[in-house]
Amino acid sequence: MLEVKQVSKLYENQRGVHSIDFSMKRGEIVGFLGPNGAGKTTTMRMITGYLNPTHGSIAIDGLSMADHPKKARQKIGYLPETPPLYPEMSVQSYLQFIADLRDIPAKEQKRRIGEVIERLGLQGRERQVIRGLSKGYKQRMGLAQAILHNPDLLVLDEPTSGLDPKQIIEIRQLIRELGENHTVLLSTHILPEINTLCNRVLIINQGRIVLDGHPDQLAQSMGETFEVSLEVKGPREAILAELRGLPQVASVKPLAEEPAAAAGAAASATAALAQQPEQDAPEQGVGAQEQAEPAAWPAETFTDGAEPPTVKVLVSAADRADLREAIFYRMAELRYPILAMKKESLSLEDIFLKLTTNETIDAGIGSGDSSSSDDSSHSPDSTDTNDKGVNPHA
Ligand SMILES: Nc1ncnc2c1ncn2[C@@H]1O[C@H](COP(=O)(O)OP(=O)(O)OP(=O)(O)O)[C@@H](O)[C@H]1O
Repeated sequence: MLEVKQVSKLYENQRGVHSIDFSMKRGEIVGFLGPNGAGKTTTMRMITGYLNPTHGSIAIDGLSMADHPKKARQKIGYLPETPPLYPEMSVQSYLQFIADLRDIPAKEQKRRIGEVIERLGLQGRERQVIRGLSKGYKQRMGLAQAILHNPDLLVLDEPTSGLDPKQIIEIRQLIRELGENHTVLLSTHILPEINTLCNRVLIINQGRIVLDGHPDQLAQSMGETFEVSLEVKGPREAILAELRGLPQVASVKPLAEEPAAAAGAAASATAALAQQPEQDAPEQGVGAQEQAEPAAWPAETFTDGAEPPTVKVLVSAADRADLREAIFYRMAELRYPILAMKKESLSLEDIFLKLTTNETIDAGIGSGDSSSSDDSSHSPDSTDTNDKGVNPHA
């Protein structure tokens, strides 16, 4: 659908982007992330034919932007950061003007404008002057002009920037719907937007693509360990010792101090267990190896009505093993109810900061998982992908 090959842009003395190389398949919604000045707008303006690359080539559906700019641009809809609107025009007359500009045949214009007005929820506002529209509706107009000629590829530069939370939700929903029959390249500063909208993310920093992959795969690939955060009801020390005793557990870190009431409940629980001759109370502070089998610990143990304490911990695995089933079965066996269990991974924000603040990526990507230890495979120009389908250097 889109091929960007070794594209560079030099502005007078300064480099806008350097040897950008990526492609997009039909149907993908790709998030384009980067700090200020990284080169997102420059790249998008070159893809949409508004700026010529200094080096390299861009093709849309096999049509070279340099050789067939008009035909190639017909396949693209572009929403720049500031929508290109004429404030004195009405919604209807502006869309009519864009239809003429885009060479939409006269007999199709009425139907197409009607479809777009409906699609973007602009019904009833056809005669309204654009100046009087809210920012969210102006953004809808920006999207309307971008899709009026039914392009294959939509390029959206910060489409939710400056909108209020309700408008953001509405515009995201529209983008999601547009993604059902368009290929979308979307730049944003809002990281959760990538997770909710995109099936792939490209991160650009200082004019170079530094990461390319699925948002979830990025997090997995860059995670150094497998971690599980856990909330369990039961006696704190016994739970910690049990978790430490599980195979492949590297460490167990308490996440929060228990509140005083809960600590009181823990003492009460221990006392209650001590009064049960047929069951051994769990020993406090004993290492996993010497730990006696803790007693089953039914909720009715808390005869004084006190709530059992909730123990919050972060359990890290050796060898990135998935610990969740082992934790579940052991806690169930001991009848310590698990209130919450979540696999932790690096957030997109963590990854973004790692990559754009020049920290070294020291795990997963391009190192441990790579079949080659040759330094050349780690060069910025490498197109290697690791086993997660993530290309760390693009
Ligand atoms: N017309 C221009 N003339 C000279 N330098 C420019 C021009 N446009 C962009 N640049 C430079 O090119 C680099 C990339 O800028 P670009 O606007 O593409 O980044 P961006 O990722 O879109 O940033 P932002 O998120 O702030 O919009 C920056 O160093 C910028 O200063």
